[in-house]
Amino acid sequence: MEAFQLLSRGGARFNKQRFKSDVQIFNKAAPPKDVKGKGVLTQLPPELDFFKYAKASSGKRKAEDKEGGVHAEGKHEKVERKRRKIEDESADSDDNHIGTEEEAPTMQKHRVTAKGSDVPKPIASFEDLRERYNVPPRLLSNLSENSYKHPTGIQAHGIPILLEHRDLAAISPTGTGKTLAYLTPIISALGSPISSMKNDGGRGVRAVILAPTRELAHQIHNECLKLAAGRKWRTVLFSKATASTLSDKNVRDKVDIIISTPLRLVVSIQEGNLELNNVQHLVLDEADRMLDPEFLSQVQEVIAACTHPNIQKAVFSATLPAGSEKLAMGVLRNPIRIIVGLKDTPLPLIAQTLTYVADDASKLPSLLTYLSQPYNPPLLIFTSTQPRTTSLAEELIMNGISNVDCLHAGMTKKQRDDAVSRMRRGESWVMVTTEVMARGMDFKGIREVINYDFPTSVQSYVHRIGRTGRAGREGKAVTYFTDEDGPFLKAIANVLLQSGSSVPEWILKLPKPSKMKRRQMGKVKRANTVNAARKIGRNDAIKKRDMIAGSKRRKEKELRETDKNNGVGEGDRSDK
Ligand SMILES: Nc1ncnc2c1ncn2[C@@H]1O[C@H](COP(=O)(O)OP(=O)(O)OP(=O)(O)O)[C@@H](O)[C@H]1O
Repeated sequence: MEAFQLLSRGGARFNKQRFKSDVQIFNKAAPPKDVKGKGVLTQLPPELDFFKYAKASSGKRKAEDKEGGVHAEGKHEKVERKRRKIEDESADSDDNHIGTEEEAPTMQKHRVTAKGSDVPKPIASFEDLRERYNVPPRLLSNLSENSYKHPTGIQAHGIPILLEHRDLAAISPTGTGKTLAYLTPIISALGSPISSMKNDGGRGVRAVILAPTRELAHQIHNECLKLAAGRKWRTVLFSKATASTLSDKNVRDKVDIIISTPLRLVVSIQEGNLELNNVQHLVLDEADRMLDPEFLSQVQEVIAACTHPNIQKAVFSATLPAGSEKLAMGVLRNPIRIIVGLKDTPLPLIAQTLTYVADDASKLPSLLTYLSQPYNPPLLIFTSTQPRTTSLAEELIMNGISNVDCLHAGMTKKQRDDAVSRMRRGESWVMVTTEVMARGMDFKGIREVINYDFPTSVQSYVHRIGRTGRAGREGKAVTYFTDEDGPFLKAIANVLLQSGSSVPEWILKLPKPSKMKRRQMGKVKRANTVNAARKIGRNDAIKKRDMIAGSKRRKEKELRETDKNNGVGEGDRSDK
């Protein structure tokens, strides 16, 4: 079988004329060479290797090296040079950059870069929190009861920073426990529920967490409830219903923590139904998304409403492109920036592949072929639009795939909640969705992500595939690309390379997309239905239905007119 047929899993056509030079590379007698990123964590001690960096970067890769499917020496060095360059950029030459000899080994163990003045030492265990910061025993036991035994990298570094009431920009790969990294210090710092305080703690909500989607806000709220168990904390997931309850000032003065999407909060602030002047902790989760143009003005309005002089602000994300970082740094006061791993780079736990599918019409047959073989449910499939999500889910069901579900922002709240619940209960094996599920959602068991439609940016790619390979588990991510996606392929291929996945040589030879071009990524015009043939059938069916309905209406009209002419009343008609 030809290499390109193999690559496209048999469901694709390939324009051999257009990619003549690439075809030649594949048709050589020797097997195609892969290029791999070099593992840089081989020195990580196993006891600290919570997220199995060392396994992915040394063991697995060494085995592959032995099999001989690896890089040419020159490429290898090039990748390493690129990686070092990115690390240098992360740890730039600012005077505040910490890297003292005393701290360096710990930093290296966790692959963490910290920048800022007087960076607190990381904790080695959650027990350290009791000794160093007098964190309430109840909170520590809640951590332990939920099987959070050892802090992850971002928790080890981030929690002390927040407990010392410093502003923080935290960048850590998907699924590495950022939620706990901000919830633990917030609950600790609040001390006691406001309802149990004699002076009401200054009155009014003291912590606000903003997230871009309702689903994510809901998930954060659930995590918060776990840590808050055993005390009468009032943590509110802000919604239309809760906003209405909180319009009573006596009720909202007794709230400790609000978790919300920005717009909901802004509406209540504007209506005079919510004050944030007592907020001392403000967290932007998925910060780069929160600071992008869609949310920026709402987030700025929330920040402006948080007028407490002693407010602590923190931003968290797995990705923080330069533009968002600049905005974030403008909002934070004397911040510390922590980067775990490499910026915009997934964990090596996720095995990533790029699959050529020629054109949009070839994707469905490719996917069906794939799903006809044994696969590992549950899997998550990303499309670019709501109609395509619905259409693909329908196609999969009609083709006999079991337990297919779909979720997008056009569905009602109840439909969305139900879909998330089915996923959590393990009832959905295949979930088709849009970008709405790309960020933050933590379904522990997701084994595989398929990018049916190409992602719209490197960040979108990193977050989408980050729904798998969470909390130390391994995952798999497959990205379909068509001829139209070709110009953007190199940008995604670089992410694969950076995180240690294989990339065929011919992709690496593609030109790097310009900045202008990158903005067009994933914005390819695609049909609303994923199966054009079905569309024809459906259009015919709709026409037929309309014709039948039309002729029925005409017949009824004729009947009414005859009755009228004959002087028959509506109730007298026997054929009614
Ligand atoms: N210390 C810990 N020990 C064990 N499991 C943990 C620990 N911290 C977090 N987890 C688990 O890791 C998973 C991922 O955590 P979380 O959702 O906070 O990741 P994240 O870094 O915010 O990811 P994303 O960038 O996708 O939002 C969750 O299932 C969580 O319960």
